[in-house]
Amino acid sequence: MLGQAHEQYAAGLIGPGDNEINTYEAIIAALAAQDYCISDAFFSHSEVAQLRQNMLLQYQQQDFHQAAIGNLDHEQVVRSIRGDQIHWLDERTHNAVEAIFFNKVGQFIQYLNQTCYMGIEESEFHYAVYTEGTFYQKHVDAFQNDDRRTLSMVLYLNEEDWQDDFGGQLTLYLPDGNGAEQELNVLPLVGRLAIFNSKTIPHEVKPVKHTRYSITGWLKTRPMSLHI
Ligand SMILES: O=C(O)CCC(=O)C(=O)O
Ligand SMILES: [Fe+2]
Repeated sequence: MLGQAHEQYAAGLIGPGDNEINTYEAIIAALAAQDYCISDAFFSHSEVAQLRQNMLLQYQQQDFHQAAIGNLDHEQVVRSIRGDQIHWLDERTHNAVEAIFFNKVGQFIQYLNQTCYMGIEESEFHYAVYTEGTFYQKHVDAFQNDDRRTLSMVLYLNEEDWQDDFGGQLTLYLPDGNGAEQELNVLPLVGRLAIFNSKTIPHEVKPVKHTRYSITGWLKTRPMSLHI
């Protein structure tokens, strides 16, 4: 089934259907209104299950490394700020489910560019594993010296029954309308996709008590200003 869908995607036979367009429109409306959106329907159960399986296989093969903060010459591992381990995905992958992932993201990008003129030119994604006790302190995703990151996307690949007391909430810091911040805690439920503005939404990953799995990535524009 998956193999067949992959071939159809590769041959360009599957475009966005009515369901996808409804999902895109709901995401765009939420982003326009509040700079973030939580969608539980972007990827199918089967796609999520296979992405999870694929990620676990690569994690077991120790194909992950400690994530760093900063970029270019400023990149450094600081576990007191960020404790996840990551594995970058390659868009030219021959892995069937990763190819479907990139195709779906690619179609969404095309829709964003055609309907909202967002000027997204590239994307980058990594698997992320937060083991017990790790977290990612409050931050904004766009770098100070490179403002290409436009939309952040996080797809959770956890087990079915993630509970509040497992920790690992994604906390978004949103304007409360009175010049202060209010916290929105998002549970990393399997198949859930969080999308938010990479430049305006500070966020953090609360300390986890159970291993937490995800794919995190960014839709990026051409550089407006690159200060190296
Ligand atoms: O995993 C999450 O919920 C967010 C991760 C994150 O903020 C990041 O990798 O920049
Ligand atoms: Fe982030």
